[in-house]
Amino acid sequence: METHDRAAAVHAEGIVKRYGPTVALDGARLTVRPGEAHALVGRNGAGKSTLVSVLTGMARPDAGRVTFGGAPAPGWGDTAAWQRKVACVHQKSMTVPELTVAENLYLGRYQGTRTIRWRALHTRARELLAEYGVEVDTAARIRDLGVEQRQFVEIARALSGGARLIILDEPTARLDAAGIDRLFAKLRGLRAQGVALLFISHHLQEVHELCDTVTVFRDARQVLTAPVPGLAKEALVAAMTGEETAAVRKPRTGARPTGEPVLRTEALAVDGHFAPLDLTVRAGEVVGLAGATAGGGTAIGETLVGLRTPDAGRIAVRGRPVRTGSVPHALDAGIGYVPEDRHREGLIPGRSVAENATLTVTGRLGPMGTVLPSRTRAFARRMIAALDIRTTGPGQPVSGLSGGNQQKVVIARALAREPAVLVAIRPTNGVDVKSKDALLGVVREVADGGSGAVIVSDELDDLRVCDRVLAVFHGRVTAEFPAGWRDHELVAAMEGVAAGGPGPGDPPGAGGGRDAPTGPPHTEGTEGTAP
Ligand SMILES: Nc1ncnc2c1ncn2[C@@H]1O[C@H](COP(=O)(O)OP(=O)(O)OP(=O)(O)O)[C@@H](O)[C@H]1O
Repeated sequence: METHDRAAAVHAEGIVKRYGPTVALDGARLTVRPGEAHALVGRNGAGKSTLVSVLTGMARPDAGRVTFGGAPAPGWGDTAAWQRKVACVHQKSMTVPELTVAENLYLGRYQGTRTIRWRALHTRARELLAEYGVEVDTAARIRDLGVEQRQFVEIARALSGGARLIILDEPTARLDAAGIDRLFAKLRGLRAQGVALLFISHHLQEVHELCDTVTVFRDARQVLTAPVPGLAKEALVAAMTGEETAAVRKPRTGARPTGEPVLRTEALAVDGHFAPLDLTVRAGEVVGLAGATAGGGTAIGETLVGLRTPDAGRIAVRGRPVRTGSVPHALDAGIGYVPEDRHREGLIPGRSVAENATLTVTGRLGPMGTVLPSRTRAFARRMIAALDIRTTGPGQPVSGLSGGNQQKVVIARALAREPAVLVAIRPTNGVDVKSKDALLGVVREVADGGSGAVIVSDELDDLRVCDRVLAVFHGRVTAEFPAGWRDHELVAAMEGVAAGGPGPGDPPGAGGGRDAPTGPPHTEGTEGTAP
């Protein structure tokens, strides 16, 4: 029915894909043109990743047609042919971590019995990377590279294989602001050469920055394709949710909670990661640690939950010392943990939503250490409703859930123990805009119920639920912002530009308009860092 699909880098129509009773795609369609940066957005479970699997030959659709440049897609199973058409940069890397950059670049291209000439291989790899402006040591193992470099290697590998369409599935999820800028600069350059991009993201801001066209999927179907310029965020969210008005979470502005301290650190430090930190989180309080992943906030969060052993300092929960460097002790002491990376630390794929949500509470749900399935399921049902988890029910294996919905199960699990303090590292990573709101609302409720919470993130939306935000830069708390901060002030502090936020006595937004405040760092009481 498309008259101009010959011009399309990729065209898909009538795509149907079922997983058992779940209809992941139901007559889906999409067209991406050469040189276009096309965003694909939608709520968790809308079918985005499934479409990516179909467009890359990883999943066989039950019905529908895919063409590249007007020609039918390669046959099912002809992996090499698919790779010449399309490449995908996944959130989870497709490169082999144990192999070097050069080996990964030519992976799969040396078949048969030909011997490999290593010196030539490295020379070719270096030339290839240089062609795409990627500065990476070809002898380095992939596992030793950062996310950003790994993605660039993947992109270079794809393009060198002849692909003219690159699919980026949440590529920015693990990059910091500077890394995102560099990735986008590279992608703009590729577009200018006529490469087509399909960009999947839950960050509508990024869609506006990078893309000229956006397609919205809802409930397994395409519901809107429109030019990005001039498209209001509200209209986009309305298309994603199918609701006219999207409720927007109001930033905190109220007085700072004054409950008993639930978490206290004294001179807590990890050499090379963060300087001695005195932190107090009170009952009813949500404290944000804002900054780039490498800035120290993540390391602080990981130390609080026992993943890292501090070189100095103490942690106490409700006045009782916690043995540091031990996850089980942290859990037992009442520190709940929402990890950043659900793939590595989160879930047991074959187990059900209910089992995963209650993995750490097996002693609590029934008498004598038994787990009563009825209670497990009741808790899971509550969480499915509260966090808006899209699933066929508590008994569904988590492997059948979309990425964002899996992340919600990770959060449910942390809440199952009713922690005294919840430590969440980038908790809304991969979660759609509406679910983000529900999820942060739950964190808020946990605090309002008398617990405390620490959110480590560089996402402003995550930090808006906080009663106060500490900017962490190069391992130090450089500024403290009470609720009511302005975006640009916090962003500047996270990037190490600003030295201080508005003091607690200042009206919200005080200091707004200053590009780089030069006042001394504001730290309160014992809070902050020692050298
Ligand atoms: N391997 C699978 N087995 C069973 N169901 C699946 C499988 N993969 C996906 N689904 C289901 O298909 C639907 C679409 O999932 P998909 O992963 O495509 O969503 P998505 O839009 O990419 O979501 P997210 O934003 O959370 O990544 C979901 O209901 C999901 O539960």
